[in-house]
Amino acid sequence: MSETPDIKKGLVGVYADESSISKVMPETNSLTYRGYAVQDLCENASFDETAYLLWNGELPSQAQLAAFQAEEKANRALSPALLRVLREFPRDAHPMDAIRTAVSFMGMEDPETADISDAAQRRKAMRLLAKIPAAVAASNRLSKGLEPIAPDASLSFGANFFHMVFGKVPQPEVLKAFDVSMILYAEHTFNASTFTARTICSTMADMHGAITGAIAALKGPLHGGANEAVMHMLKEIPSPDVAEAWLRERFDHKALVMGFGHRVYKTGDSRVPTMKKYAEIMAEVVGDKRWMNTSAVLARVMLAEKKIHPNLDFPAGPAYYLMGFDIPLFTPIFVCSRITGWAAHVLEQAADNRLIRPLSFYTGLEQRPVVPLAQRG
Ligand SMILES: CC(=O)SCCNC(=O)CCNC(=O)[C@H](O)C(C)(C)COP(=O)(O)OP(=O)(O)OC[C@H]1O[C@@H](n2cnc3c(N)ncnc32)[C@H](O)[C@@H]1OP(=O)(O)O
Ligand SMILES: O=C([O-])CC(=O)C(=O)O
Repeated sequence: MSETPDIKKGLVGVYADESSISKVMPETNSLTYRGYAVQDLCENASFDETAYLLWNGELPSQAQLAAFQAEEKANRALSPALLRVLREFPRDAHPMDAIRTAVSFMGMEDPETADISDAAQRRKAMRLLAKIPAAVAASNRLSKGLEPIAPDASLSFGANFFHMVFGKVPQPEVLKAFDVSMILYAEHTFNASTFTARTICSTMADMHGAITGAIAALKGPLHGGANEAVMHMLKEIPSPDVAEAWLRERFDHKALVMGFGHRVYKTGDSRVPTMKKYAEIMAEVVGDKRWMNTSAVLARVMLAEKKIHPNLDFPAGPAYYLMGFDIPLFTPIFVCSRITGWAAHVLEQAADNRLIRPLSFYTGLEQRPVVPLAQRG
């Protein structure tokens, strides 16, 4: 057998390509999108502006933003065929499976599926940005025996999402916290789901195929699924006073603590302070400090005992819970945001494509002859 090559399991530390979309700087716990710090975007721009930025490289002028928003609003409605399909999904299907299947269906009915030119891929990305929240909200309502609520083009992106889920729009502080979470979730270099999207795109497959695969990758609890897992964990802990004991028992079982750790950030996730601030605002608005108090104990003990910091999913989970969303909707909400980053990467990959195809080092049996079935007994 040949000598074992230098295998980077999990592709740890491997630069797989160049990208000009975002930059993670673990040495300073910071993150920029197209050169703008995410915190700056959260305080001085909206999610729509961030989506425009990710896709076009620059923040929009007022006229460019108005045109972008008008196009998003015009594309929100789901087709009657998709609504019929959503009605047929099993009631207990996980919403991530529902949105993955809905996006795959959208690909079959999109008028430009097979056209992978840059212009067509951008139009498809816009249709996905507009329709994914409608499909997430509709499947959530159908799973509870409620009728879907049609999108309202007079409402902003975030307000329309609350309208489609709950039939009402919350107060401005809640909308702001939601918008901030959407900005923070929008993009994060070569994470597993984005890399999946780029790999699919590298075969010259279409936008909907790449996004369907990315959604499948995001669902896992080591990635986007962690925001749901965080809230299930917080709910398991009866009160903040017993949180430390609960966590120490988890250490005894060597169990993962969801919402902690990160492949790239080792001394803190750049997005956590901003998301934590808005989760705390949500706790004030709702008048329920239990989740943030429990979170504070877990973060303190994890740092002291394991030197592991929370990631974005840790404050995002309780923030979404305090906004009133069902826990299984948390990762689909992540999808509503990350479609912007995924699509930006698909466009970037396609613009300078090379098939993504690494090597594996074979450790199986040496070549041997096939014994015919009759002689195998
Ligand atoms: C939006 C996002 O996707 S952010 C990530 C969301 N995922 C989670 O919150 C799930 C929990 N976290 C984890 O499983 C991991 O930290 C990951 C998957 C995010 C990163 O994994 P890796 O980069 O492979 O980190 P790695 O596994 O090398 O961790 C180093 C050590 O810290 C430990 N560790 C890392 N995260 C955790 C955690 N959440 N709980 C307990 N221990 C942990 C590992 O067990 C490992 O210990 P060891 O050296 O004794 O084996
Ligand atoms: O970068 C990663 O590996 C995971 C992550 O935080 C993200 O996708 O937002």
